[in-house]
Amino acid sequence: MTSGLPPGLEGNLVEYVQGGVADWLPFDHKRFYTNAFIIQGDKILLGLKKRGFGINKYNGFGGKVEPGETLTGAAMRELKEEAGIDAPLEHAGSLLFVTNGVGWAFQIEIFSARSYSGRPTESDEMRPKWFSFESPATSDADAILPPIPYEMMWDGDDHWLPLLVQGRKFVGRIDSVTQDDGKFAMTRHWFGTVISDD
Ligand SMILES: Nc1ncnc2c1[nH]c(=O)n2[C@H]1C[C@H](O)[C@@H](COP(=O)(O)OP(=O)(O)OP(=O)(O)O)O1
Repeated sequence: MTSGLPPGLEGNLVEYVQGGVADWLPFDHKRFYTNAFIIQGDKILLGLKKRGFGINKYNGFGGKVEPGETLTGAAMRELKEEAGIDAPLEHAGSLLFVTNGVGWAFQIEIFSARSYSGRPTESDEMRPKWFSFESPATSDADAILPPIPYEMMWDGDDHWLPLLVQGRKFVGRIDSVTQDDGKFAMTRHWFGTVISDD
C-alpha cells in the first residue's frame, strides 16, 4: 500500500491532485454505489438526474448496490434501468465521498465502456445526453455537441473525469460540509492514479 493515503483509500497509488487543509472527516462504514459512463470517440454519455439525490446534476448512470449483487452486476443493472442500454462495463476507478454529520461514506465504483447496445432512452430518473470532451466541441459529423457541463456536476468531477476519458485508473476521496442553503462545499480532496492492481 502507498503510504500517506487519506483514510479509507487503499491501493498502489501515485498522487495526481489534492487540495484543502481541513482534517479528513470521520465515518464508520461505507455504502456502495456504482456510476457508469459510455465513452465513444471524443464524446461521453451523461444523464441529467430528474429526481432525488443529485437532482438537476449531470452524472453517469448508477445507484445503490443491492444485497447479493456484484459491483459490475449492479452497474449493468443501473445502466439499463436509467439509460435503457447494455454495455460491457469495466471497472475504471473508485471514489469515496464523506460529508459532515452523515457518519457513513459513499463508496462509488466507477465503470466505463467504449461500446454499447440499444438506444439511450430517457427514464424516470435520468435524461441521457451526449457531450464532447474535446475542444472545440465538434464530435458528430452533423451535430455540434456541448462541452462537459462541469458547472452542473458534482464538485470535484473535473479532477477525475479527464482520467476516466484517458483510460487511467484512479482512486479519490472528497470531503464536504453541508452549507446553510443545503448545498455541499468541498473541504478537502485527494486523487491518485493506480500504478498497478497488485
Ligand atoms: N457526492 C456524491 N454523493 C452521492 N452520490 C453520488 C455522489 N457523486 C456521484 O457521482 N454520486 C452518484 C452515485 C450514484 O450513481 C448516484 C446516486 O445514486 P441514487 O440515485 O441515490 O441511487 P438509486 O439506487 O438509483 O436510488 P433510487 O432508485 O432509490 O432513487 O450518484
